[in-house]
Amino acid sequence: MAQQYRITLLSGDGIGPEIMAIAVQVLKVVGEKFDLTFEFQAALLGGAAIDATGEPLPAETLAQCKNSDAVLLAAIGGYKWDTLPRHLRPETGLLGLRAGLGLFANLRPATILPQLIDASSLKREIVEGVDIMVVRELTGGIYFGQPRGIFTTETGEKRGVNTMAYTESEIERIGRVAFETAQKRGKKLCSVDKSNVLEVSQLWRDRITTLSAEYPDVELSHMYVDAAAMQLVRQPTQFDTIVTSNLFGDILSDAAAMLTGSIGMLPSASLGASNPGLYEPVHGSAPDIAGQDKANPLAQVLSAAMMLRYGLNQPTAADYIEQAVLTVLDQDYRTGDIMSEGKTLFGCQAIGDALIKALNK
Ligand SMILES: NC(=O)c1ccc[n+]([C@@H]2O[C@H](COP(=O)([O-])OP(=O)(O)OC[C@H]3O[C@@H](n4cnc5c(N)ncnc54)[C@H](O)[C@@H]3O)[C@@H](O)[C@H]2O)c1
Ligand SMILES: CC(C)[C@H](C(=O)O)[C@@H](O)C(=O)O
Ligand SMILES: [Mg+2]
Repeated sequence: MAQQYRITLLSGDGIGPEIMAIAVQVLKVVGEKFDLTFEFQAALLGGAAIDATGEPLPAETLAQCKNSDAVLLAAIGGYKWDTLPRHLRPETGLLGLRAGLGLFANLRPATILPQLIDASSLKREIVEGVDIMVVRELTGGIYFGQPRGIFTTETGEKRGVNTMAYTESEIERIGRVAFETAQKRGKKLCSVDKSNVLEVSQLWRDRITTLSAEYPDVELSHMYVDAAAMQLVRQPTQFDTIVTSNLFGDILSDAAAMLTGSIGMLPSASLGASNPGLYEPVHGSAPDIAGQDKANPLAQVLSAAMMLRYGLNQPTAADYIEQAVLTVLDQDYRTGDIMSEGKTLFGCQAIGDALIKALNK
C-alpha cells in the first residue's frame, strides 16, 4: 500500500504561490513514481493570513501544521505589510510558527552546482567545490530574547531594545545537531560567534568547546562573525559545517547563497525534537518580481526534496528530485537570477514544465 503523508502547504506571499505550485507539481509526479500519497492541505501564513483573518499566524494554521507529517512553506512578507506594528507583521507569523513547532535547528546547505559556476558573483577559482552546511539556531538569540520593545526613557526619548540571549541548554542542543551534521559530512565544524565583544557569545564558545570532547572525530574551529563573512567570500571552500546563532546565521546564509549563483537556489530544513519539520527556501517573497513568472522555483523544489530526505525518510525520492534539477540545468534552462552567457531564459512555470519532463523520463 502507498505510504501516505499529510503535508501542510503555506504558500504565503509574493512569489510564494508561483513557486509552491511548481513544488506541488513535482511532488505529485514523484509520489506516483515512488508510490507515495501526499495529502496536501493549504493553510494561511504571513500577509495572506493577515488579509484574511487579521493575524499573521492564525491558531488553526499552527494546529494544522502540528497535525501534519511535514510543512512546506514558500515565503511571506511584502511592501503591503511593511508598516504594520511588529506583532502584526508577516515575519512575526513565521517566527511564531518556528517557535510554535519548536524548530530550533535550521539546516541551510550552500553547494555550488558545476552548471552554475558562471552564475556565481565570485570567480570560478573561488567557488569551485563549495559545499557548506550552515546550521543556524532558529528559536533563540536576539530574535526572541527579552526584554524587547520600543520604550520611552526618563528624558522622553524613545529607545529600541532587543536582547541577545542563549541558555546553555539552547547552545548545547544546536551544538549537538551541528556536530552530528559535521560527522556525516567533512568532519569539520566552524562555530561562528562574536565572543570578543558579547558575553552571550563567550558562553556559546565555551559550551561548544566543551561539547566537542564528545565528538573527537570532528575538527572544531571558532571564528568571529565579521571574519567569517570575509572568509566566506575570500575562500569559501575552507568551510564544511558552520554552526551559529539565529541572527548571524540569517546573515551568513544569505551571503553563502550568493556563492551558489542565486538565493533562488537555496533550500532549508527547520527541525526540532518532535514536531513536524518546516521546509522553506532561504529567500523571501521577492515582491519586486512577484506575479511576473520570473521567480526561480528551484529553492522551493529543493526544499521539497529536503522534506522527503529529512522529514519523510524518503531519500531516494529526494535524490530523484535533485537529479531532475541538475538535468534541467544541464539543458541550459535558466531563470533571470541564474542567467549567464549561452543559456536560455525561462519563466518560473516553464522551468517547472522542464522539471516535470525530466522527472517523467
Ligand atoms: N522565509 C521567508 O518567508 C522570508 C525570508 C526572507 C525574507 N522574507 C521577507 O520577504 C520580503 C522581501 O525581502 P527581501 O527583498 O529582503 O528578500 P528576498 O529574498 O525576497 O529578495 C531579495 C532579492 O532576491 C531576489 N529573489 C529572491 N528569491 C528569488 C527567486 N526565487 N528567484 C529569483 N529571484 C529571487 C528578489 O527578486 C530580490 O531582488 C520581506 O518582507 C522579508 O521579510 C521572507
Ligand atoms: C523573514 C525573516 C523573519 C526570516 C529570518 O530572519 O529568519 C528570513 O530572513 C529567513 O532567513 O528565513
Ligand atoms: Mg534571511
